Amino acid sequence: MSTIKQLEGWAGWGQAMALAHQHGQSVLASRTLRVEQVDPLAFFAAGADARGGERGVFADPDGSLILVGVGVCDRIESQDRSRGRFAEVEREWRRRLDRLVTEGPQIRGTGPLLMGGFSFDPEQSGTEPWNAYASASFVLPAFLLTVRPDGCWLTVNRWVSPGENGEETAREWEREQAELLKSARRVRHWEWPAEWETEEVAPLHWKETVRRSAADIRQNALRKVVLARQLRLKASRPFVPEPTLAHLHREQSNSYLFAFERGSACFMGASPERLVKREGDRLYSTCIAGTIRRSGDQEEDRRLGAQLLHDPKNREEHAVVVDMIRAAFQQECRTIEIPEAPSLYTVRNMHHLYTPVTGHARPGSSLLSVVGGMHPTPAVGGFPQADAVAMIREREGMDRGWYASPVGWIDQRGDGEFVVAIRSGLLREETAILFSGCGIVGDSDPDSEYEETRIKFQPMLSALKGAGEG
Ligand SMILES: C=C(O[C@@H]1C=C(C(=O)O)C=C[C@H]1O)C(=O)O
Ligand SMILES: [Mg+2]
Repeated sequence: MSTIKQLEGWAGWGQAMALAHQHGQSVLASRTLRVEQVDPLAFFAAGADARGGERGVFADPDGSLILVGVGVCDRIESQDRSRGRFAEVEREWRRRLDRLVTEGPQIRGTGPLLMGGFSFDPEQSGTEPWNAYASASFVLPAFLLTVRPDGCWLTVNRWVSPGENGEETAREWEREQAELLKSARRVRHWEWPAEWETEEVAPLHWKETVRRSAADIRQNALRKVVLARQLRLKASRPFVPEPTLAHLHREQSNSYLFAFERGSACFMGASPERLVKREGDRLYSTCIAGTIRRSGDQEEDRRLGAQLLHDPKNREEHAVVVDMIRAAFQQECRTIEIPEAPSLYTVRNMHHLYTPVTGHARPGSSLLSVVGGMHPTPAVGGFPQADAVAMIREREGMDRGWYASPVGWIDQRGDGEFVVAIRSGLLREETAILFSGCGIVGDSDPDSEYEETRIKFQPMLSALKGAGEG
């Protein structure tokens, strides 16, 4: 099949249709236009009216980029139970891009791009309650809203087949686009679930598992393992993604915001942890591991931060992550930069230890292969990786699904960003399941680790409550 890359610069749907006809095959048409300021979460809400079911949200902590995808132009899914899933997504994406025609400005975060993610453990994925979340699942949205400090863009993606009645489809598409933008200006009110029952899943058993795993680490069975637990909420009314997301976005300002809807389920969260970002040949990662609570008292809060910076147990949790990410970057990069000691990364409910890692990618390295090579880092898995994953599988007694997995976006140039999906939960009608974990090392104390996971549930819990709003 011939590629039609040379046809970039196409103008208008009519011409895309002529091309499809001329080549006797469908072409992927992508058109980006600048639009007036639109509130991204209102656009997400508007998307439910016409094209709910597979919406996606990804926002940077610093407000430099917000992506909201609505509707499905195409999807790439894999049930592969190995590392092959990263390459499979990449291959399928390239295959589609071979048939791409674009119109509009070339601005980062606009144009045809995939939004989605992977499950934590491909050998476990797909069991209840994660049936709607494949081992790899990406959507090329029908409509993509891009909000940046310098403006707002709408990208419309669609496959155009030869012999289609061009004018008619084009008119329909324009109408749908206009309705979506109009509906995003409507003011909406949400019914929050007033109350719910909380089931804390097997806390005593979890603490016992932490104790046993720390003992194994002291015996040198491995260096670190991250153990997670769940909180299950059951309400009398459905949980609503829209206000929960808005709350997270407002309150968790130092975190990435993400949401991936699959049918009546929506997996979302606010994570401080970038896995890897690619921009041209630059790669960026962050090591975030090591945690302490915050205090309302400024002096005390500063003291806690300083205590964390010098705490040997937390420094060990952190060092394992830095060692692994440094090694991964040495594989992928010509040059790397990494500070000698961690600094503090402070989010609303806790302080973390933080080390940024940057580098220049070697030719031939790709964002998805880097993601595949790094996941799971010792921030969410452990070290050595295979031993830690086996221990998690054996001892955690749950399917993590997409919790702690790589989620994000990738564009036609191979630029994009993936974050680690922690501080997250799966909302499905009247049920919400929240996840939180922590790094276990030799001198981990079960009660303090338990308390640490309790704090890590707070961002999602208060967002679900909509604390502070009606
Ligand atoms: C696993 C999670 O967080 C990870 C564990 C941390 C820790 O144990 O100190 C800190 C940040 C993340 O690396 C989570 O929030 O669920
Ligand atoms: Mg910890």
